[in-house]
Amino acid sequence: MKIPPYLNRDPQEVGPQYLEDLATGYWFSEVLFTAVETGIFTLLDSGGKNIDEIAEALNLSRRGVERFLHALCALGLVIRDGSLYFNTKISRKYLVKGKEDYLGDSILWRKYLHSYWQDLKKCLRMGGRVNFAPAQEEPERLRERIRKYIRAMDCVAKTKVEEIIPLFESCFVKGEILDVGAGSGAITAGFLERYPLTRAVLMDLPEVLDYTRELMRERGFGERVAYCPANILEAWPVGKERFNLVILSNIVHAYAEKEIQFVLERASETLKPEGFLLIHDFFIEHYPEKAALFDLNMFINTYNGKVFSEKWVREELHRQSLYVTELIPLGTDTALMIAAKDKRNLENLCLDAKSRLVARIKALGFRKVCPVPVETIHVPDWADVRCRFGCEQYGKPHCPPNSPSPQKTRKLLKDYTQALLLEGEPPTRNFQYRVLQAEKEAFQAGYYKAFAYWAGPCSLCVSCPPEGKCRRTREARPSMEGAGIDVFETIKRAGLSLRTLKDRDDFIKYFALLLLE
Ligand SMILES: C[S@@+](CC[C@H](N)C(=O)[O-])C[C@H]1O[C@@H](n2cnc3c(N)ncnc32)[C@H](O)[C@@H]1O
Repeated sequence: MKIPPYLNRDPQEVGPQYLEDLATGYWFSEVLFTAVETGIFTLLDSGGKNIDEIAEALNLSRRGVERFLHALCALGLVIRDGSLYFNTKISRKYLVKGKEDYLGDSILWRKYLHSYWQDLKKCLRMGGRVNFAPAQEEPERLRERIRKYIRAMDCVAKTKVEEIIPLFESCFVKGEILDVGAGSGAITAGFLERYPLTRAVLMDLPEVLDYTRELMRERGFGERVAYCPANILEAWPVGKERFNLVILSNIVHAYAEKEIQFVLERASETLKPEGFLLIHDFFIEHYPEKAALFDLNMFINTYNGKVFSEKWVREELHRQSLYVTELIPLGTDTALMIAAKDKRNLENLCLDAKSRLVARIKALGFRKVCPVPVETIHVPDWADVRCRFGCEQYGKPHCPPNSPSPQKTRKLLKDYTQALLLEGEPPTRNFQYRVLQAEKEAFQAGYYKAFAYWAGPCSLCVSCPPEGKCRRTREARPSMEGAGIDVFETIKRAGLSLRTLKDRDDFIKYFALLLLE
């Protein structure tokens, strides 16, 4: 299946197709919303069906179903075998109602928000939200709306908690957990299941907790959970220094600076000296496109919610005298920060050194940091010939023939097993300084053989001394291409994109290679 280019490609590279795909983005959503609403995946869970059977069971026209199935096949949600249609792996796991991993509630919540998004222009004009729940909403309608919302949050939290728990694998989590704005309690439920000696207090608005109670009972955790109906923006009715783990999952984006400062202060107060504060949220630095759109979602749908930068949250946590991990990216659109009063506690977390290093290097300002096996680095015999013939910098102190030859590079790579490709942009000198910082970060993280190849001739000085001897041998590094590396092929093998420039004002990408051991 072809992924829409805007999802994983550089807009400047894709050109008009990028805009067309943005403009028709809602076609994708509408197909998914409609498919979930009709229950087609739940129907197909019992086995393959033909068009007539599907049309009859879902009370749809045969003509419509035929066209719709064609689209579902194209999007990889259904597969056809002869006259029969089946669920694919992803729809079987996530789109069949009643299954544990069902995501339909969260998908339909996105549909519910769709009409509010259509007021974006009005919101921009008014400087904020224009739609509000009726002041006197009927209790039954309010109850249903809350349930729908909590079920949607539950879908998301269930997928996230599976990624979160392993980080705590080497710390024995015991004692009490406080889940602030707990929603369905799914994040806490993951910890309760993994750590049988823990108990939890779930704090949320009273009308939400009615439903949370039901869900936690269904999960079999009724006995180990207490409920704390409270407004998290007012005094917290729980003891100070009481909890081993305080969870703020998708809470930080719910309000603006002043409120979140208050929440972080209270969270820190309730934490035991040996405890952890877990923050799970969208962060501008982690997935910039999604974070920016989620921020708009908050602008449209909340009083003053917003997506924060990791930097801001980190500074606030430091103000509470907490130590904080790097931003820990999840495989999905959100990330974590874990804080503690005792620095040594953070060292017990299971954050592998490489993931931490990748996060730190990304924070230096690289667009992408991509771990690659050393075997994917392609060093043919031709690459440095392009430097010898066709580049006015040939002969500079760190360019061919003064840079490592392809033979030397191939040999040198045998001493390494890991590498990172760093993607950045001009100006060249800034990029090269950043690469040096990345190499230093790696060295300080214990990769004592860390060695970087950057892009282009060395630009640290305005010009090399006339006698040809480098003034900055400590910092100057060879470029990838100057050391015989086929940059295009290596980038391609890593699943990244790079193409030759067509015009002078074409968008330029720089790549560097950081060898680690
Ligand atoms: C986006 S949901 C996150 C739920 C849960 N933590 C999760 O990750 O699935 C936000 C939760 O915070 C709760 N919440 C928001 N503002 C609150 C407030 N002022 N006091 C108490 N709870 C609040 C909401 O009721 C909702 O359950």
